[in-house]
Amino acid sequence: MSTDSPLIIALDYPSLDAALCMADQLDPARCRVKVGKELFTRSGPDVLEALHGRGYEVFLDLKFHDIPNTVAGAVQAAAEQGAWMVNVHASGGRRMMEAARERLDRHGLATHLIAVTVLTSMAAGDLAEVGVTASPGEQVERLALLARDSGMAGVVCSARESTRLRTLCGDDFLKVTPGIRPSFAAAGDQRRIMAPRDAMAAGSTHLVVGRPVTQAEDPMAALAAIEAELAGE
Ligand SMILES: O=C(O)c1cc(=O)[nH]c(=O)n1[C@@H]1O[C@H](COP(=O)(O)O)[C@@H](O)[C@H]1O
Repeated sequence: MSTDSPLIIALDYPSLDAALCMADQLDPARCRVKVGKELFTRSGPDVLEALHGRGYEVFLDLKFHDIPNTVAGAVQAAAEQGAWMVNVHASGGRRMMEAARERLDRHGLATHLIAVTVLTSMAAGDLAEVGVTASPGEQVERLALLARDSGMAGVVCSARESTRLRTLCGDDFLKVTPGIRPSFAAAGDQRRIMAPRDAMAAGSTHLVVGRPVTQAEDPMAALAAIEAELAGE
């Protein structure tokens, strides 16, 4: 099933059962879902099959970062398992991203291939500690332009950078933004956050939301509350 909702719910769970329990409370007509490192490491590809069977489009968020040949193979494997979207780290460099792009094209695989710029949990001090003296905004711009030139369909970034990236890379370049916090939710470990409606106004094309929905007492009510915020209600 395909949806025109920008919402991607992060199924950050330690077991297949827990993830499917949440998926069964949500609706594939109203959101997509994201499978990340913890869940995939525990469940393997079974989780993709189970979610596809329930009608969900799945963003496989494994943030590949390795030598070009290894990443190309991993991206191909994700696409062949039917992932709607898959990501790599832009800091893996041009040749790594181009190898992944070329592999999908060669096999006629239509999965959206995007690149992570600067994680939304990182602020300027965190970047400085790993030797990046640019501000988060500058580093995101640099990596987004590199990602675009290397054939990526878009990037993962904070919504705070979406407006600038829309100007630099255009409307069609996907801006998938985690660190989304509706009015009712706590920031937690996220640093560069934004509310759903503000994020869309800023130019985000997709909003990744985890705990504000998955830790809610009534996840579907939380999803509906986010939809209402998006509609300006
Ligand atoms: O690639 C991601 O999805 C991602 C990138 C990033 O920079 N920041 C980030 O939070 N994420 C993911 O987005 C989700 C955010 O979850 P919540 O903070 O619970 O809403 C988690 O699954 C993170 O792994």
